Amino acid sequence: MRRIGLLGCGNVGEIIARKHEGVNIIALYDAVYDKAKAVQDACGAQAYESFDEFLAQDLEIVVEAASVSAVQAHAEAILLAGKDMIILSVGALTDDPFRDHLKACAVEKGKKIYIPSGAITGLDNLKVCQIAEVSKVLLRTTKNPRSLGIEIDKPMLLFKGTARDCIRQYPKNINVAIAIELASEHEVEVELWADPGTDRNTHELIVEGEFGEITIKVSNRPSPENPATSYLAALSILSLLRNLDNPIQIGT
Ligand SMILES: NC(=O)C1=CN([C@@H]2O[C@H](COP(=O)(O)OP(=O)(O)OC[C@H]3O[C@@H](n4cnc5c(N)ncnc54)[C@H](OP(=O)(O)O)[C@@H]3O)[C@@H](O)[C@H]2O)C=CC1
Ligand SMILES: O=C([O-])CC(=O)C(=O)O
Repeated sequence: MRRIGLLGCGNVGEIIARKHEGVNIIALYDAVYDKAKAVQDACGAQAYESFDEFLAQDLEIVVEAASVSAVQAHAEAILLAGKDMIILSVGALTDDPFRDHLKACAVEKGKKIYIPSGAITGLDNLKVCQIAEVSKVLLRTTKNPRSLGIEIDKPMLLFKGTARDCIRQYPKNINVAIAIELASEHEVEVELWADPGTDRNTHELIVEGEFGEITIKVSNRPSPENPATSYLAALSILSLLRNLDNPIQIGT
């Protein structure tokens, strides 16, 4: 079984630790040691107080479910240590030189960087946008204000602009837009709405191109422990881990 380390033991990390199957989680690291310890108690993997000690373990894959800044701080070292990496805080990869550098590190060590579909669906076939003519890629995201850390009493458009600008302002809420940008290799327009009347994290994706029009709407249940993060995001990592060694690869 693949040996996994979890970087980030908050909401998603804890769900992965509790629900994983077909892989062996052996090491845990979180900026808050007590969170890693709590997950240790739940799944039996070893929690480490030092990142270097965590990385020194015999891991094949590090699953990042921490933050954009955690990817910026640790991804290079993880890849150069010869581990594959699953990156959920994909907003870190908006920085082109940083992404190119991580790619070069992965190539040098013969390793892979996996970007899970996270809180959306349809990412697989969006890769056709890399080869097709595309006139529009729009993501309209709506969350309850509490997911965005604000209080308002009526729906409000918080942001309209590029995915790259949006992730800078909302690094915990719009990683999906960057996953769409990386899959499509096309600039993504984002509208981010706060709506006190919704209990879902909704992502509406509208794509127009030579193939026709795509509309995808995902109405996600927020995670109980972190309403900013859709529960689907944790499931997407669990299913990625489950299918890693499947010789039949489904989806583009
Ligand atoms: N791609 C996608 O579709 C999605 C991506 N995400 C992203 O996934 C990540 C995990 O989400 P979730 O589990 O809900 O978040 P949580 O905040 O619940 O958990 C993240 C944990 O990682 C810790 N952490 C943050 N930075 C570091 C670091 N530099 N080193 C070690 N640990 C660190 C946090 O500590 P502390 O609390 O002290 O910050 C926290 O304990 C987030 O970045 C989120 O934005 C979420 C949903 C969808
Ligand atoms: O979980 C979600 O719905 C989206 C999210 O937080 C992100 O993309 O960062």
